Amino acid sequence: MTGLQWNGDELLVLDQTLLPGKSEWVRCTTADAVADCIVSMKVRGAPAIGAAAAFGVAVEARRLITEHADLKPSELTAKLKDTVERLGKTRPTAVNLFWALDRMAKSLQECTATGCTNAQIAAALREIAEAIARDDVAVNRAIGRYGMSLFHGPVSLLTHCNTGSLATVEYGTALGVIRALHEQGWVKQVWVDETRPFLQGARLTAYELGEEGITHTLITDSMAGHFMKMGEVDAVIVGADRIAANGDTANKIGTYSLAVLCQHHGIPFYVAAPLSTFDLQTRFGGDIPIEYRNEREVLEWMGQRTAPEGTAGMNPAFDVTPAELISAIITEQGVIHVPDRERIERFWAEQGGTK
Ligand SMILES: CSC[C@@H](O)[C@@H](O)C(=O)COP(=O)(O)O
Repeated sequence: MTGLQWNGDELLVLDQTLLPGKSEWVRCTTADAVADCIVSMKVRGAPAIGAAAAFGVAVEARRLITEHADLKPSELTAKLKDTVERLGKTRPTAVNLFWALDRMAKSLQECTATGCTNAQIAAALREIAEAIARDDVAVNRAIGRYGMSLFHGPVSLLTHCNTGSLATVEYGTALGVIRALHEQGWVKQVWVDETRPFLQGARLTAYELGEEGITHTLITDSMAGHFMKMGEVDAVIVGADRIAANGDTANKIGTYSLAVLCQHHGIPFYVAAPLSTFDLQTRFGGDIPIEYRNEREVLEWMGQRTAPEGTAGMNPAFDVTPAELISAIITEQGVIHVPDRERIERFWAEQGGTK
């Protein structure tokens, strides 16, 4: 399963707002179309947003060259830098978006330095976008393998939001670990938080697990503590949108409450994320920009108001879990146990550099 399809010229985005009821693909041949898909959450999930944005720059290069045959390479590059900036304004929290766009911007710089033709600029951008998408699949499978090493037999897991094939290019991060455990026959049960208010758990994770034949049960977010107390949850595993240098982790709203519940019940709390989700420039979680979405997502249900007229709503889309509540961060290069600033620095140094 995937929510992104690339055919060399255009990006097809599976409209995740319509799932699981309808499978409709949106054809994107401009950066504006891709930006709209990201803002409206037709594509969502940190790695998927990054890959989609990279393809957004690639399709825009093609469009500009096709529609403006007389464009000089310097003019094309200037327009594409604006495109990178525009795509960077779609969603603020997931750092994978900026990581992918930085790679596209660097390619534009290199093209300027080496005097590329328009065709060479477009080809370079396309190749990087394709590499980002290709690498994401390999990275997720590696996360799955490292995640497996934390378990020694059949387990019941609880997960939040959607971190699967739809949130990545394929396979998933936290859901990738669950997939790997399932391949080993080690998943007894997956408790799926519905993930208010956008219902990524109910609509997308339940759908993906169903497609894979993985035993799962949907619960409301507020039921998590109850099932932990009943001894029904062996571990919680979630994804991440941005991990600060000290290990504080931004992820879907509700993640922090789960981590607090895990600490109270002595249940391991795992974060699964690629290295592209680390933001070593951001020192603490408090400095991570949190997206606030329209209050209507909280005040309404399927377009119908549920709260009385005049009631105000707040809709932070993410919260930050302090590193001290995280048992381990699972990456494609290994597991960082009990993450803190020193352990994360050491881990990065072992990978041969900083980000
Ligand atoms: C592998 S996806 C990791 C995170 O991006 C995921 O947990 C999440 O919070 C997604 O939020 P969303 O608002 O649906 O983009």
